[in-house]
Amino acid sequence: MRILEVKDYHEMSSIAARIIIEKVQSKPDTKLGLATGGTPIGLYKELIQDYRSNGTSYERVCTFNLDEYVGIDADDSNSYRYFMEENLFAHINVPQSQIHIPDGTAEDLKAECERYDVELSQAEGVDIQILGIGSNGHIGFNEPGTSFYSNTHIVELDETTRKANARFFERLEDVPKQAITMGIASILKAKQILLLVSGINKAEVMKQLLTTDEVDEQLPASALKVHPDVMILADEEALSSYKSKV
Ligand SMILES: N[C@@H]1[C@@H](O)[C@H](O)[C@@H](COP(=O)(O)O)O[C@@H]1O
Repeated sequence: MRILEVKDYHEMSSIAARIIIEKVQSKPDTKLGLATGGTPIGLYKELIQDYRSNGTSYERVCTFNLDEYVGIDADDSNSYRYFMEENLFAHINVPQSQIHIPDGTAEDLKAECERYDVELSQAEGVDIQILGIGSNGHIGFNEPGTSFYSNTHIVELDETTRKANARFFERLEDVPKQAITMGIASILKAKQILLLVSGINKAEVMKQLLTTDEVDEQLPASALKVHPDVMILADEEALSSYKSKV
C-alpha cells in the first residue's frame, strides 16, 4: 500500500480525479469501480467539471458500483443508484447500459448476488476501484468479520454503520438493515485500488490500519495489504492519530 498524504478533502478529490481522468483518456474503455458515501462526492464533482470543460468522454467506460441497500427502489433518493445518478452519471456521457449496480429490490436477492458476480467476472476485474472506508474499517459494506474470500453477498449492517449513514435519511429507523455488497475477494480483483480517506472521523481507523502489517478479518480494509497496487489518498486529519503515534 502506498500512502499519499494530502492537505485536505479538496486536494484528495482533485488528485483522485486526475488519476481517473488520465486513465479514461489513455484507455477509453476503462472499467471503473465506484463507491458512494460522502468521501467520493468531491471526486465526482471534479470529473463532471472536467467533462464540461475538457470533454473527457465516458462513452466506452463501464462502471461497477460496490453496493446497494436492500429494499430501496432505484428511484428512491436514498438508493445508491439514485446517489450515483445525481452525483455523477446524469452529468457525464456514460451510457446507462454500461452502468452496473446491484438491485436491492430483486425478489431473489441471492440470485441477484450471483448475477452481479457474473457481470463482474465478465469484466475480468475493474481497472481502478475507488474505495472509501467506514469508521469500523468496512469497505463496500463488508463489515468486520466478513470472510476475505467473499464474493457479492447480502450483509446485515452494523449499528455503527447505520448510525453513520443515518445522516442521509430522515430518521435512523429508515436506514435499511441489509445491503448487497461486492465481497472482499471481488474488490481485490481490481487491477488498481484507490482508497480515499478524509477527516478526523477516520483518524482512529487509519491508525489501526497503518500501525500493523497484520491482515485481520475484524478490520476489512486490512485485506488491501495483500493487493499489489493500492494507493491511499488520505488527508492530514485522517492521518493525525497515526502520525502522532509514530
Ligand atoms: N457503503 C459505503 C461505503 O462504500 C463508504 O466507503 C462508507 C464511508 O462513507 P463516507 O465516505 O460517507 O464516510 O460508507 C458506506 O457505508
